[in-house]
Amino acid sequence: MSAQLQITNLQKRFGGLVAVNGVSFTLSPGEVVGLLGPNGSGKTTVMNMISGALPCDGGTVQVGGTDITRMKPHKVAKHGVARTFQLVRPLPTLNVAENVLLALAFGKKRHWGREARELVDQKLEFVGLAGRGEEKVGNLTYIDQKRLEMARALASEPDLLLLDEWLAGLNPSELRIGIDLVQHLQGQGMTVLLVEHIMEAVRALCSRCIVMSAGEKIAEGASAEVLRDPAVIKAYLGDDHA
Ligand SMILES: Nc1ncnc2c1ncn2[C@@H]1O[C@H](COP(=O)(O)OP(=O)(O)OP(=O)(O)O)[C@@H](O)[C@H]1O
Repeated sequence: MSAQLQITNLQKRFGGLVAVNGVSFTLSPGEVVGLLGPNGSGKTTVMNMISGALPCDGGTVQVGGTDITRMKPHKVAKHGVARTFQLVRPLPTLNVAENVLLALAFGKKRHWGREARELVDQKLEFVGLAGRGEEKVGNLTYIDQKRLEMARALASEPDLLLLDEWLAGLNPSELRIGIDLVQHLQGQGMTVLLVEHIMEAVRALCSRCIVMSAGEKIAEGASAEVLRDPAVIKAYLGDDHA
């Protein structure tokens, strides 16, 4: 079976700064993999290049065997890639259901009328917002905004989900709910690339991790091993802790 995601030798420069330097990795279908690294190591830039939000300066991105390297975000979405953002960004003038409905339009298939509304209800139910479609997004609590962000990502019926610090800012009980939701997706066979700083979540969700530092991949492997790798500890905490 071909890889769900294969990135090869990705490069990105911002002026004189090399933000991503020759990063390569592969995700098999159904894997939940952590993309870790200290602040500014290039994780979001990698996510942005996969989703088409930023053009690559070099390298390739393949999804399910198709080269999507130079595609715009709406085309990338049609190839089954969805993402959540570090800062949740629902459209404030639309209600909860309308926000999800809009996201449906970016998916692989077109859905209309009743079918579309049923799909919206399905996604809202999955994330724990059943019956809340008519609410204003401005009235949602933080965890509910996160749920909506997830419902919007799932509305395009992706095969690959990019979660960029989706769990950040949740309190311990909300974090448990968030982890359960991702595990539920995992149970359905979703492939997930998870940028995350919360190690409890990484340990609970990721069988495998990739670690970046200063734009380069410095470690990759089983989560438990990677998280005790001295090079990884040094990248996060500095020389004294390695
Ligand atoms: N649009 C941009 N223009 C200029 N520099 C940028 C831009 N986006 C990111 N950078 C720089 O590229 C480097 C990598 O940033 P990136 O956001 O990818 O890191 P990150 O690992 O996701 O960090 P964090 O964990 O803080 O989100 C940083 O030095 C950042 O300041």
